[in-house]
Amino acid sequence: MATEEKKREVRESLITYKPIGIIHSEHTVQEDTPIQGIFNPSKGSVEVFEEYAEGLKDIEKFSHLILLYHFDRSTGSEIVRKPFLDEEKERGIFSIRHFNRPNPIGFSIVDLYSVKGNILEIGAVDILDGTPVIDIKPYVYQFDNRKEVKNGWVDDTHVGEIAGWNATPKGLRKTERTSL
Ligand SMILES: C[S@@+](CC[C@H](N)C(=O)[O-])C[C@H]1O[C@@H](n2cnc3c(N)ncnc32)[C@H](O)[C@@H]1O
Repeated sequence: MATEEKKREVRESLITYKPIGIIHSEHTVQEDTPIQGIFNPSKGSVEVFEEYAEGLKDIEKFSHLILLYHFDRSTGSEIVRKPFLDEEKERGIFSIRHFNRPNPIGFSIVDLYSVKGNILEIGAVDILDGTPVIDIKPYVYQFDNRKEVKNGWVDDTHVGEIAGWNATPKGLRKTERTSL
């Protein structure tokens, strides 16, 4: 068990990361960007900085990646707020995926189409152009897939019905594109 001293040390610490790459995407306006990549499939790429490119060895064999990135255009944080998909009730920030959070870390599972040198061509992008990438991990079915999932408040929304719609921070609208 961590001691009180260790707890204090952790609570007072500051953590700094250096981006390992940058996102290129068609999304330049925060409120027009899909709130999850699954809602309005769009393509983009990750440019991994040369000094980390060797770390991409063997990545081309994976179909999906987990991207961790910095919400660099987040504007402060609230500990309780209404999620985009349910305007009725406030939820704790750790029960929702809003970009304004205590540590503005984004997480997206994206499709991996190809690897050309230090460029990863990806799909299902809900990330703004120019976003700093903190880490890339392979999505592994054996590790990451769960059975009998409970989806909290999300199960009370129409999420299941709105694939083929574009859900953005502005609201929902039918998209012309239902696939890439
Ligand atoms: C609701 S978040 C969900 C992102 C991610 N899939 C997650 O679950 O953490 C998606 C929204 O984040 C916003 N966003 C994307 N990149 C951002 C960035 N670099 N800074 C601030 N907001 C960003 C866009 O408005 C997009 O609609």
